[in-house]
Amino acid sequence: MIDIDSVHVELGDNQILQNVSLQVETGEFLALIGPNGAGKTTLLRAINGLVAPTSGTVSIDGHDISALSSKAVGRLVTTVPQETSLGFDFDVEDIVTMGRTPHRGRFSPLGAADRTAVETALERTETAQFAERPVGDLSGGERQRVLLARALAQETPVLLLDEPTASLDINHQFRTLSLARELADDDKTVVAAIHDIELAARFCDTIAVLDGGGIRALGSPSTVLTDETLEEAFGVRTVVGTNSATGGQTVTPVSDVPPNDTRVHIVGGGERAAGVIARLSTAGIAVSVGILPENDAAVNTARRLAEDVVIAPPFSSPDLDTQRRAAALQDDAVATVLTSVPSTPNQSLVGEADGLVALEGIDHPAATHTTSERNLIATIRRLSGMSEPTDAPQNSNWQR
Ligand SMILES: Nc1ncnc2c1ncn2[C@@H]1O[C@H](COP(=O)(O)OP(=O)(O)OP(=O)(O)O)[C@@H](O)[C@H]1O
Repeated sequence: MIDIDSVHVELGDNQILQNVSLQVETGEFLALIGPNGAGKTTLLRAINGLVAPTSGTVSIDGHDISALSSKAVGRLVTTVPQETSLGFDFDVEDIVTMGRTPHRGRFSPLGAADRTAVETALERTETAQFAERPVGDLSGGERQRVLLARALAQETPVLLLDEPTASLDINHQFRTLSLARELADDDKTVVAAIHDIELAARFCDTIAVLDGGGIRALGSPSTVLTDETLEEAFGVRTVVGTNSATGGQTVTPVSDVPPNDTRVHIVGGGERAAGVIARLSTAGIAVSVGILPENDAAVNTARRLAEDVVIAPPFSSPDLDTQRRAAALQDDAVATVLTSVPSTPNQSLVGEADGLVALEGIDHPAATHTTSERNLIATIRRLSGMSEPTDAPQNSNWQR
């Protein structure tokens, strides 16, 4: 267990960490997220005793880190650093064996426990295949895995990872964080500074958002990852959604280009409509949305990003006033994007778009479009990620 109590760190003349207090329980996986320069690496360095706090304490399993020898610290905590430059003359196995240093006497030969730890670490990180090769010959991502192997060989109760997935391909990003998760499940305490928020949220128990040297938010991914917290910490508007494959959070930065007078009205709901709203907003195009049932998956995205949204109670026909408001928005828009064919067309398709109708699958006769209309439809389709219509409309209600 890590106990960080009121830690302040000054480097040069700069206050880098300010009054950071945080406990990480045994078996917990904490992800540190935050903008560049927030102090994530400095906090990891304070935990492993490489940086001394100007005030406050860091304890691991009840031991004040500042009171321990570096060898004793090395038996409690290990770090996989961001920097992957290593002694290039050493073989991979030599590097991983260095992880055993805190457990060995200065001149004592490798014991059976040391060999087992090194072999296990090489296997778990899939680096056994490189064991005999000079580390200087490996790619950046392979070297990063060797550093993870060295840390595992150290067999400490606390594992710190600084950007462990930075130069890894998606397979090894996934494997590295799965391994970190497994280690936490085996009762290690794991803290990782990670820029990939979605990946962090998927594997960790807790997220701490660091910003300007202090903790802005701390808690489970679902409580911490909010549009407001992320915008305050990172200075960019984001939309937090749900990944339909993993059930985890998705975090999509969006443009803050001010809406101009090109407004597109979006009809239809669900993840698809949410995606179209996000894409068009990202491209700086103002959108309005409606009619959306209150329980629709696109409601949050629409409320956050749309200039206007018309929402109706679920499972009932919208009243006349609601229908008129949606019709007015649609009439004033330069185009309407239909993201799904409504089951009750008259309910959603009140009024006619005053201008163009960009449709997927159905469209009013293309022969009636001018060139500029066709160009606009093509641009909106491209920006919203909608494909070209494949079939001519059958009994479509959509007429100009
Ligand atoms: N030795 C040092 N002397 C002075 N300032 C330093 C020193 N080391 C780091 N800093 C400053 O401390 C701040 C926090 O740095 P740190 O590396 O902890 O941030 P970080 O959150 O890990 O950033 P990144 O996401 O870019 O890796 C930065 O502004 C950095 O310039």
